[in-house]
Amino acid sequence: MSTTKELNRLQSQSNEDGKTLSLFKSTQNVVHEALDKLGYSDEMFELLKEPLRMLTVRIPVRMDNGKVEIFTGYRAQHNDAVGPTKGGVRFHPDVNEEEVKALSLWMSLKCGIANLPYGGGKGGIICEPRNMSFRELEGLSRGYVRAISQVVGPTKDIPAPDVFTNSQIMAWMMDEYSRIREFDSPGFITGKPLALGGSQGRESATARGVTICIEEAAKKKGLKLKGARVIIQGFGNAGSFLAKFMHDAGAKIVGISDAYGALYDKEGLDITHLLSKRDSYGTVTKLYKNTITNEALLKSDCDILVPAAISNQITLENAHEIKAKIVVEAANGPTTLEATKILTDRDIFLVPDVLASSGGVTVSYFEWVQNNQGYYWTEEDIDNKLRTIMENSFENIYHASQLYQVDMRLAAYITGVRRMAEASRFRGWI
Ligand SMILES: NC(=O)c1ccc[n+]([C@@H]2O[C@H](COP(=O)([O-])OP(=O)(O)OC[C@H]3O[C@@H](n4cnc5c(N)ncnc54)[C@H](O)[C@@H]3O)[C@@H](O)[C@H]2O)c1
Repeated sequence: MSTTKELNRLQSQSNEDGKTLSLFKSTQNVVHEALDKLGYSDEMFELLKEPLRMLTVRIPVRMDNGKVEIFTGYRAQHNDAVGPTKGGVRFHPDVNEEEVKALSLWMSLKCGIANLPYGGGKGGIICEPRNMSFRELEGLSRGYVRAISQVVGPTKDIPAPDVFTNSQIMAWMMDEYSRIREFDSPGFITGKPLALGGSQGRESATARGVTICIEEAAKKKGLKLKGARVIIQGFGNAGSFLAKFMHDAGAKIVGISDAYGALYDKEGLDITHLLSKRDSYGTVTKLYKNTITNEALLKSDCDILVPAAISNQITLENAHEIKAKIVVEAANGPTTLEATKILTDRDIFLVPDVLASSGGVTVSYFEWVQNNQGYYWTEEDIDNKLRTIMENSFENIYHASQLYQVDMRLAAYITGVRRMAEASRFRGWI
C-alpha cells in the first residue's frame, strides 16, 4: 500500500516554496485530507482547522527577589462538540500561541481515536521552570488557574500535566480551583498525586499504550516480540517505562539514547542497570565513553524503532536508511510527511503518534471518571481498560487504512476527526 497522492502533492507544494511545513500546517493539511476522504465540505475544515477558543492571560508573580514578574500563558480549546475539552499545560520558554493551538488540535485527534467523550485542549506558560523556586512555581500555577478559571472546569475543560509540569503542580492548581469554586473539585484536573484523587497507572500510561501498539504491529508483521531487537530514542518518562515493558516482554533492547548521545549493543543492553542509573531528566549516556550519536542510532540494525524524544527525527535525509520493520512514534511528530511516504513505500509499518501516545490521555480520562463517581480502580483494572481501548483504536485505524487505501497516519486522522465532525454536524454548527 502506498501513501496517498494527495499527501505527496501537499508536501511537494511546500517544497516548491523552499519551505518546510510547520507541524501545525502539516497537521492541518492531513486533517483536510481526512475530511475530504470522509466526504465533508471545506466548511468543516474551516471550523476544525483552528481552536474554537484561544485565551491569552498575563500572570503576575512576586518572585523570591521581591520583584513582580509578569508571565504570559495560553489556553486553547479546540472543539467541544463531543464534550469538554482536555489537554495538558506545559511550562517552557519556547511555548507560543501556534504550538498551543497545534497541540490542542492533536489532542482532539487523540480523543477521537480513543473514542473518549472529549474534544482537545492545551495550555502553556512561557517560563523557565528549571530556574524557578518551589514557591515561585506555586505562585505561577495558582495565578494561571485564577486567570483561566472562567473557561475551565470538570465539565468544560480539564487540564493535565505536560512538559515540565508534574503532579505537585496539578495539586496546587486543583487546590486553587477548589478555593475559587468553594467546593472540592478533583475532576477539574488530572495527573494529580494518588492522595488527591490521582489514578493508578497514570505515570506509565503512555508507555503502556505504546507497548500495546508494538504488540499489535508485531502481529500484523508476523514478528515475535520475544527476542525482537528494539531501539528506543529518548530515555525519559515515555522511553524508560517502555524499555522496562519491552524488556519484561522478552524483547532485546539493543539501543537507547538521550539528548547527549546513544548506546548500541547488538547483543542487548543491560536495561535494569541503565534504568537504575538514569537521572530525573532521562539522562544516562553521560556515564559511558563508547557512545554513538542519535543520528547513527536511528539507522542502526533493529526490528522495532521507537522515537520517544523530540520531533523531526526521521526525515527525507535518513528515511531510506531506517532498518526497522516497525516504527512506533511515542514522541509527538518525530517523522515528517515525506519520511512517512518513504517508510510506507518501503513496507515499514508505521504506528503514528496520535495513536501510539494516546495511552496518557486515556488514563487521564479514567482518572476523571473515578473522580466523578468517587470510586477508585486498581492498577489491574486500569491496565485492562487501557488495553481494550488501545487494541480497538489500533484495529479501527488499521481497518481505515485498508478501507481507504491510505497510510496509517492518514487513517489515524480519518478515525480521529470523524466523531468531532459528526458531533459538530448534529449540533447544527455546519
Ligand atoms: N510522557 C507522556 O505522557 C507523553 C504523552 C504523549 C506524548 N509524549 C511525547 O513523548 C516524547 C517524550 O516525552 P517524555 O515525557 O518521555 O519526555 P522527558 O522529558 O521525560 O524525556 C525526554 C527524553 O528525550 C531525550 N532528548 C531530549 N532532546 C533530545 C535530542 N535532541 N535527541 C535525543 N534525545 C533527546 C532526553 O534526554 C530524555 O531522555 C515527547 O515528544 C512527548 O511530547 C509523552
